[in-house]
Amino acid sequence: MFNKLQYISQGETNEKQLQNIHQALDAGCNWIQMRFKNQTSEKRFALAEAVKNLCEEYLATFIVNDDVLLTQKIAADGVHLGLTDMSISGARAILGEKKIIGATANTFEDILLQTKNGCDYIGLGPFQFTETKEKLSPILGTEGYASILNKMKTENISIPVYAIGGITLENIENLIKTGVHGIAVSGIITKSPEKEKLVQQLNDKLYANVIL
Ligand SMILES: Cc1ncc(COP(=O)(O)OP(=O)(O)O)c(N)n1
Ligand SMILES: Cc1ncsc1CCOP(=O)(O)O
Ligand SMILES: [Mg+2]
Repeated sequence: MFNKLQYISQGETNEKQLQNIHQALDAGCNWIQMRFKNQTSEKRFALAEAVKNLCEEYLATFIVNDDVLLTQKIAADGVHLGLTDMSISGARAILGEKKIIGATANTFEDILLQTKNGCDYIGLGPFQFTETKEKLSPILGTEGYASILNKMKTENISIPVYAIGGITLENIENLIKTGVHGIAVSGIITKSPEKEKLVQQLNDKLYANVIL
C-alpha cells in the first residue's frame, strides 16, 4: 500500500530543489514528487537524475510531476498528472503497468474519469488556499472531501485518495475521518525549521489508527 505522506518539492534552482528534497528525505519522508516548473529540459533532466540517485539511497519512492517522457527516460517510479497534462491512458501506454501514475481531481466526476483511465491514486484538492500553486481549482474544505469520499463509497470506487493544498498538522485528523488515504504536502515541510519533528508528527497522525 502506498505511503500516506507524499512530499512535493519546491525551489527555484536545481541546487535549492535538491537541498529541499535531501532535507525532506533526512527528515523521514519516503515518497518524493519532483515538481520543478518552467525550467529547461536539461535542468529538469539533471535534477531528476540527482533525485533518483538520492531516492535510491534512501529507499524512497520517486515520482515526477507532469513529465511522462522524463519519467520514462530516468526510470523513476512514476508520474503525477493533472487534468490538463497528458491523459492517464496515454501515460499508461508509455510507462506500462508497473509504474505509479497519480492523477489530479477536484470533483467526484474527475475521480470517476481518472480511475476509469487507470490511475493508481488520486490527488484530490485543493483543501484550502495555498501559495504553492497558481490558478487553483475551487477549494473543497473538509465538507467537500466528506461529500466526495462518501459518494465514492456509495458507488464502490476504491482507490487511494490524497488530500492536497494548504494542509497543516491541525487539519489531518478531520481529513483522515473523511476517508482519505493520505496527504501530499509541500509548504509545511519545506518551510519548517524542525523538519524531522514535523514529519514524525504528521506520520503519527496519519498512521494513528493503522495496525501495522
Ligand atoms: C499528489 C498531487 N495531487 C495533485 C497535484 C496537482 O497536479 P496538477 O493539477 O497537474 O498541478 P501541478 O502540480 O502540475 O501544478 C499534484 N502535483 N500532486
Ligand atoms: C501542487 C498542488 N496542487 C494543488 S494544491 C498544490 C500545492 C500543495 O502544496 P502546499 O502543501 O504547499 O499547499
Ligand atoms: Mg500538472
